[in-house]
Amino acid sequence: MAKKRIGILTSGGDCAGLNAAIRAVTRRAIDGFGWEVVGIRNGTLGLISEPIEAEILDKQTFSGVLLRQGGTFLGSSTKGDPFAFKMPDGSVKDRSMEFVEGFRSLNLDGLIGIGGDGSMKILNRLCELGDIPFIGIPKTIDNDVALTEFTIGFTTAVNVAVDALDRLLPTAASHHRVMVLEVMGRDAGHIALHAGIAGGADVILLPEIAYDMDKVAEKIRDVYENEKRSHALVVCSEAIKTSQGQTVMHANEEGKMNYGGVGHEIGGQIAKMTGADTRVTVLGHLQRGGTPAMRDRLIASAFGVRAVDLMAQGKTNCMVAWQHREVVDVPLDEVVKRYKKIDVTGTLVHTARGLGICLGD
Ligand SMILES: Nc1ncnc2c1ncn2[C@@H]1O[C@H](COP(=O)(O)OP(=O)(O)O)[C@@H](O)[C@H]1O
Ligand SMILES: O=P(O)(O)OC[C@H]1O[C@](O)(COP(=O)(O)O)[C@@H](O)[C@@H]1O
Ligand SMILES: [Mg+2]
Repeated sequence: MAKKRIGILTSGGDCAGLNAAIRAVTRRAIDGFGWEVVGIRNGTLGLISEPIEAEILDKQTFSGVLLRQGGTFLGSSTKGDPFAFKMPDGSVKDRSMEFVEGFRSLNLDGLIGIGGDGSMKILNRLCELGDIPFIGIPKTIDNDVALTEFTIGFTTAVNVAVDALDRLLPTAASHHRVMVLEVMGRDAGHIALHAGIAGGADVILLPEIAYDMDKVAEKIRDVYENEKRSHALVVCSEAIKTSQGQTVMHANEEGKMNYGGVGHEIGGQIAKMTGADTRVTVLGHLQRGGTPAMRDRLIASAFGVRAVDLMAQGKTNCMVAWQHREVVDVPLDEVVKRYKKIDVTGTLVHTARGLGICLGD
């Protein structure tokens, strides 16, 4: 096989396990095929920067602690979509061809992109535009990428949320309080559902299931009055709507809207309707950090090796995915058409109901 030179970048929100995936790609490319690997800095931004921000990666790069470290040492970005790049003067410019030219100027034969749903859409378009051989690796704490059971970073984020519930329980019990924990997840409730079940929540509110505040209050009263347990745990996803039917969002520095803060509304309602002493914790970016959990390191490693193998086979426009305890590849066009929400008829929703957890309906 001809010696190749491939690029790798991380795009979108960071999460734990990205470094493990970059390491796996680098090791497989070097040891398996004798290729050269170029790490591109700060997602798509690295290729449109002047000068281009990229560096050769070798096994020496990973001789230290990177496998065990959260975040991405290459840097990432959720800003500067090359198709609609916000210029310093406020104008919006299509810089997609600069991305393609940047790729070509590095003499690369292919690109491996580690990203979530948004990144896959952008990278798919960019690579089609430049006829760039592309393999995607799914990452995001939200686990909302279609056609894969798990994304890199999800398990670590759920562990953080479960740990938060473990810490909230004794203080809730000591003060006879209701503790509301708001978790991330964008438009999907995967973190909330997994953490709520594993962390013994009494109520879990998900964007996929419309809730009725009367049902939530009834559950809290039942816990206090019938179960004779004068404390309760409530988990809510950041994307659930308030009782007025709106999501709670705030603009970031680029003017893009992010979720955050609906837990305060839920906590206020619970306090008002039940009279229970209630406190609210918004877990936030703690869910994105920390040492990657075993499963995130494992799937990151399996994804990285398979992504290089696919490139060696001449495959393109596909994403590696985890299905039935195996790594498979799926067409990128199919991935970007869908969004993976919770299956409300699935095992975990059934499990939550079976445990007597109130889902608000
Ligand atoms: N390559 C990129 N350049 C600029 N912005 C991006 C890029 N990839 C994703 N984003 C933006 O980052 C945010 C991340 O959310 P999302 O769309 O879910 O992406 P991801 O899941 O890849 O992190 C979105 O606002 C998206 O438009
Ligand atoms: O870091 P930011 O820009 O505040 O974004 C927060 C959002 O990013 C996430 O943490 C991760 O989302 P992505 O993986 O899609 O980037 C969401 O759960 C959350 O809504
Ligand atoms: Mg996403």
